[in-house]
Amino acid sequence: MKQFISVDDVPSVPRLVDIALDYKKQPFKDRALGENKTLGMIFLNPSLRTRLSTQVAAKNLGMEVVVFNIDKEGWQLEMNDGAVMNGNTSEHVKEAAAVMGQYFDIMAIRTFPGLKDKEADYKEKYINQFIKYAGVPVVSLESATLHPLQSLTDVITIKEQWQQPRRPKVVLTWAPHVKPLPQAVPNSFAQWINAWGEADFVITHPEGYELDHKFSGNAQIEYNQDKALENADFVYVKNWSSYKDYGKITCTDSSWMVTNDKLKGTNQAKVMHCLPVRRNVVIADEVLDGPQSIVIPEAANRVWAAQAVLSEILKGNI
Ligand SMILES: CCC[C@H](NC(=O)CCC(=O)O)C(=O)O
Ligand SMILES: NC(=O)OP(=O)(O)O
Repeated sequence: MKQFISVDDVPSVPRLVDIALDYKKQPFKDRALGENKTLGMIFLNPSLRTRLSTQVAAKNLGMEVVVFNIDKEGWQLEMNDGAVMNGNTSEHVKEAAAVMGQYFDIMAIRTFPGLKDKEADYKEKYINQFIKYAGVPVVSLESATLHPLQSLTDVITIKEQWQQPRRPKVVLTWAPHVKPLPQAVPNSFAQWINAWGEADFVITHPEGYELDHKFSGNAQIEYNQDKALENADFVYVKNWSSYKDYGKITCTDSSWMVTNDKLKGTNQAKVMHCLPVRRNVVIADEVLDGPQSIVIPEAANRVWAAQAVLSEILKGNI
């Protein structure tokens, strides 16, 4: 694997899911694999789960880990090739990425979108500049448009939780938020559920919140949330800002918040969220504290997802 930024970098989703579930059963079976190898984790934005779970995963494989909050501890980066650097950027990504590629065997990076320039964000300029200049494999810790470690985790969680012979109904539902958030998590969830192909997939959101079709693919789109949630087996809750009216909040209807009443029409659906979650804005306390929420086991699976990806990169399998 030269990079892990999208489901397109993975030859087989079911195989990667099985590798992760094997690590969940035997976390230390490959602890010599990463001996004398170093993972560099570069953050341009905050993180709890991605930061900590990926460090644990690397440790399980015997890797050393270096974490660098480049937005606070590094030089202001210039991302544009050919720029005349006479402003407030001190270091070009050409040097920063190449130098870090000399220190690390694998680089992992988080680069949220600016949510101002749709074209620049959806060209994935930032992470692609690091891929271009690092000279080592690059793993996304959430980029402008995708969050593959989270989405692999979500497929792992649905697969391990679903014990029935029929295909589960999986519903991705928009929920309100107080500030504009990226489309990365829903884009990525949709991309991976479509690629996995083992669920009946519905996306529900207010009009104007349609995701880029290259990610939503053949999901059924339903603007009536109650209708979408009928007979759902898994409800994946996430806010995102409008893609159409880029980066904007065009719906403030708090009735989209997920409550026990909203879940009444489901098959006692398991409720998922990538976290962090705004309680009583996105999902009500009664749901998060109730028996249908699996957000903690979902977060626990982040370790096994990261471990599967890192081991496949170390083995040169992807
Ligand atoms: C894993 C999710 C990361 C990020 N979430 C947020 O930025 C939430 C921030 C907040 O609620 O203040 C997002 O929605 O992409
Ligand atoms: N779900 C997730 O990626 O969490 P963090 O932003 O805390 O890493």
